[in-house]
Amino acid sequence: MPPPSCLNNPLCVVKTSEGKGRGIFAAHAIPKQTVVESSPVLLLGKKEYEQHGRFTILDHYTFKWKNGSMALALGLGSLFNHSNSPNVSYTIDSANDLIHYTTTRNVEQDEELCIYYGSNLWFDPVDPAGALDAQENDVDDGWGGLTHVDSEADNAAQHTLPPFFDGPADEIVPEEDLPFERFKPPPEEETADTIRTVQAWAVDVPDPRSIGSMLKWLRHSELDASELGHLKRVRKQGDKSTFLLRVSQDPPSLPSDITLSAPFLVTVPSSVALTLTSLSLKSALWPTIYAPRRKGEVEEWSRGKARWAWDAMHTVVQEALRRRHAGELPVAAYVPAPYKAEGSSGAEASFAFMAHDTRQSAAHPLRHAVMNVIRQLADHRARAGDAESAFSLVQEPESHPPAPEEGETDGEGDSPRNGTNYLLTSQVLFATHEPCIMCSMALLHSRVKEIVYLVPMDKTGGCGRRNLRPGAPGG
Ligand SMILES: C[S@@+](CC[C@H](N)C(=O)[O-])C[C@H]1O[C@@H](n2cnc3c(N)ncnc32)[C@H](O)[C@@H]1O
Repeated sequence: MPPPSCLNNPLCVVKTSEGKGRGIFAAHAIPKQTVVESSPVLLLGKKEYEQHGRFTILDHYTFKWKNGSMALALGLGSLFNHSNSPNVSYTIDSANDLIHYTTTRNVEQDEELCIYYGSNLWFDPVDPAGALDAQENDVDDGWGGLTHVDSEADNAAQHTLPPFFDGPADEIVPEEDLPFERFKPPPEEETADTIRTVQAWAVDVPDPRSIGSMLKWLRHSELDASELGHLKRVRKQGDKSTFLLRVSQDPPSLPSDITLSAPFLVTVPSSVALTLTSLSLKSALWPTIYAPRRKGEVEEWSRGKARWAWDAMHTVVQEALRRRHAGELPVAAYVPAPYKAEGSSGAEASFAFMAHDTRQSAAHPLRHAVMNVIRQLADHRARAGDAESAFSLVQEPESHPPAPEEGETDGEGDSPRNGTNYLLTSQVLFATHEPCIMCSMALLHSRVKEIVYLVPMDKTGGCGRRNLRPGAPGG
């Protein structure tokens, strides 16, 4: 007798799955990205679950919910079996007490629909497809086995609502509650050869009595010296005072009522001094501000920013998983629109750049996701024509311009000014995998602000340390 289909769900059939008990099967061919089930949940409070629920059969069925609650999916949700290569992902809709189940690829009729439970299984899995994948994944592709992406992280991300989910967006999240383990490497010691510089206009003020008037004039002038904020405005050498004016192609106009010599170009450092060695080297060029970074010091993150990062990581993992089903390596990189605190002013920047690894389809060993996303940014900037407008468009993830060919420059040679035309200044890059050394160097040259990655690459990673706390959501 054919198994009865589920009257309330035309897409799914409940059948026995060899070695797994009951399972959910596709009643028809189902295209990818189809919501096959939305299950209402029955919530068990933390105490109720810890004191009773977990000692019962419910322990095999419940999902972690927010505030320590556990959720039992009603409808068909509790009958999805586990697979290491799932064809269904699920998202928790805590606002409506629902779990949505969505196909991640095209599914054939009669195929079992499986989700991924995580790596700590309480039973011996029957999962031939997963075993096959594992064999393939064991093949080292020469780049540290990037063929493997741990979809557990993605599912864990959906499974457990992070502690920063509820609460005011501007509240600072304690470091231990953040989804990521953060670190900043100590600043690299600079040498006279590695200091980055920029050309700026300066003018000598020969008469010490004019210094006050000159300072007053500068305060009210329209001179934009924002790129020189890390430098002292005046350099004194004996009796001579030299004023730093601005970075520009043409000399700025000066006050007519103060006796000044003609403005001239000086080479000045392009950033603050982080160490004492750097301070003495930079101050030899121009008096520079000393801003040592305290050991381990990192910017505090608000709930809003933590949510933003969580979403970005989820987006990049989804992209990688989608690409895996299309036959690519499941590796992706994403530069989202920068986090904007609620109520903060400033221009609305609405760009996002996503790229995936195209080494398989392009048969090209350098087409790593990070290189591809940097190239997208560079191409966009080239099209936009200037640095400011580079971050003004939402780039469709589907377009994948080629990564640079060997021998191509990273664009620095094209910089109109040393130190002022970088691709990723102030941007955060999210990647499924720790960028390799090649990609890390490209990111360094692009002046990325932060890199957040999910899978540390112990052998080939170029970022120096594991970035995520093992066991943390998304880690
Ligand atoms: C959430 S229930 C899934 C529905 C279950 N098969 C049933 O008939 O009630 C989880 C249980 O299904 C079984 N199961 C799920 N995936 C499995 C797999 N890949 N291999 C073996 N057993 C599995 C395990 O017994 C597990 O405790």
